[in-house]
Amino acid sequence: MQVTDFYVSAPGKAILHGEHAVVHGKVALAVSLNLRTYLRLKATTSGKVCINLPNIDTFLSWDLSQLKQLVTYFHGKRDEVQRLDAELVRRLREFIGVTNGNLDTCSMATLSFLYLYLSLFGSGELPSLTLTVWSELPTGAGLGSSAAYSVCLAAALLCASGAIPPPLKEWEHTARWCQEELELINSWAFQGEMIIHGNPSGVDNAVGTWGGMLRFLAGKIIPLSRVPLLRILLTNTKVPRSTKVLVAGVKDKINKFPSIMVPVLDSVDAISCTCEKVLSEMTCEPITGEHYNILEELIDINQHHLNVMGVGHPALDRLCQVTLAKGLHSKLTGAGGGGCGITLLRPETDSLIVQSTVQELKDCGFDCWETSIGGPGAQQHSAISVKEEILEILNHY
Ligand SMILES: Nc1ncnc2c1ncn2[C@@H]1O[C@H](COP(=O)(O)OP(=O)(O)O)[C@@H](O)[C@H]1O
Ligand SMILES: C[C@@](O)(CCOP(=O)(O)O)CC(=O)O
Ligand SMILES: [Mg+2]
Repeated sequence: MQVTDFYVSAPGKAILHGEHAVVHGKVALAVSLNLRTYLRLKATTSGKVCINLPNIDTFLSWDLSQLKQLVTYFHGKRDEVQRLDAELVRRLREFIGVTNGNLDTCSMATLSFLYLYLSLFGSGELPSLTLTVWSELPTGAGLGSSAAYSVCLAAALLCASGAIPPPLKEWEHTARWCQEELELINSWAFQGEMIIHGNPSGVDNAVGTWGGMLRFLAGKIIPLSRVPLLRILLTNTKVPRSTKVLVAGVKDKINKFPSIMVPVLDSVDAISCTCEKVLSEMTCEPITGEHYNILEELIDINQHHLNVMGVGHPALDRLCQVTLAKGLHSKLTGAGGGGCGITLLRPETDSLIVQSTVQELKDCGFDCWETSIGGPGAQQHSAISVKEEILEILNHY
């Protein structure tokens, strides 16, 4: 074991445009949030592997001898990320007692942890460790909690296995990995996402790894360094949904009505590209009301397209109606079907309007807050740089 006790974190994300279409090879624009998932990894001598996931009320431990039996056949290499190892997934499902195809919250999180742990350590000695994860993100609400979880797991386990070094120097509070190491973290996080989502595009784990705003197309990640400061309101309708189920539903619809659905995906692609162009214009010429008018229209059109794809929800319609009555434009973000939506605030939007909108949305039973975007990607922390209330939770176990 290369490191004995350390902390990592990764941000959640909001997709501005391109959710679902990105799974089918179209452009998405996504941005990191200031809400993060934190992980503490501690080497132990208990002869056990323990995971504590208080957000989802999951606390499990296994003897190393049990886990060793799962890797007798395994010859993978940790610095070569292959496709998901179907045989390992099958054994793990059997091991944790999942018989049907559908995984619940706890099984998905457990399966992705065990998959990464055994893939990264399976060819050598299995280490005894305790891993605790706590997130500021709502789970299963469209803000990429699954990706932030997978990025934290990948970063921590790759460090623990010695595949990448811990970047933090003694005198630093936070530190990030170099580009090549981030690529390795991202590719292992994608494996975790594959277990949770079934068929992820990779945009969420890319934002969780690199942070900032980025353009994502068929696995190609382009960071957008010149973007205007956007004010965004985030609303969580609190309607539970599963990304895996929603992504599968869109795929079925495309298969059933290809000539109807493919143009919708192409239109979403054009929306992402137009949005990117407008955002870039806003950084090199004076920002005008017309820039915002276009951004608002793109939000409205995309929200209609997402409804056509079948990933809307009455609670999301409500969000759009309430904000539109205040002159503000909203769309769902992430997989939809409930979960979260984003509302664009114009620079001149009066704070009283924002306050009354937030209040009305809260009166609908939603959570609503103005968020800052563009937080850093995956990073290692010294204990002192982790917020006190989060440190307390991580160190409690
Ligand atoms: N803090 C966490 N602790 C444990 N598991 C988590 C955590 N956050 C997310 N997950 C895993 O990710 C799943 C949610 O993923 P998903 O349906 O893609 O929604 P999201 O939009 O939040 O990414 C959960 O069911 C759980 O398995
Ligand atoms: C719907 C999708 O575009 C985003 C899903 O995001 P989330 O899991 O709902 O945060 C799926 C994907 O890109 O893999
Ligand atoms: Mg997800």
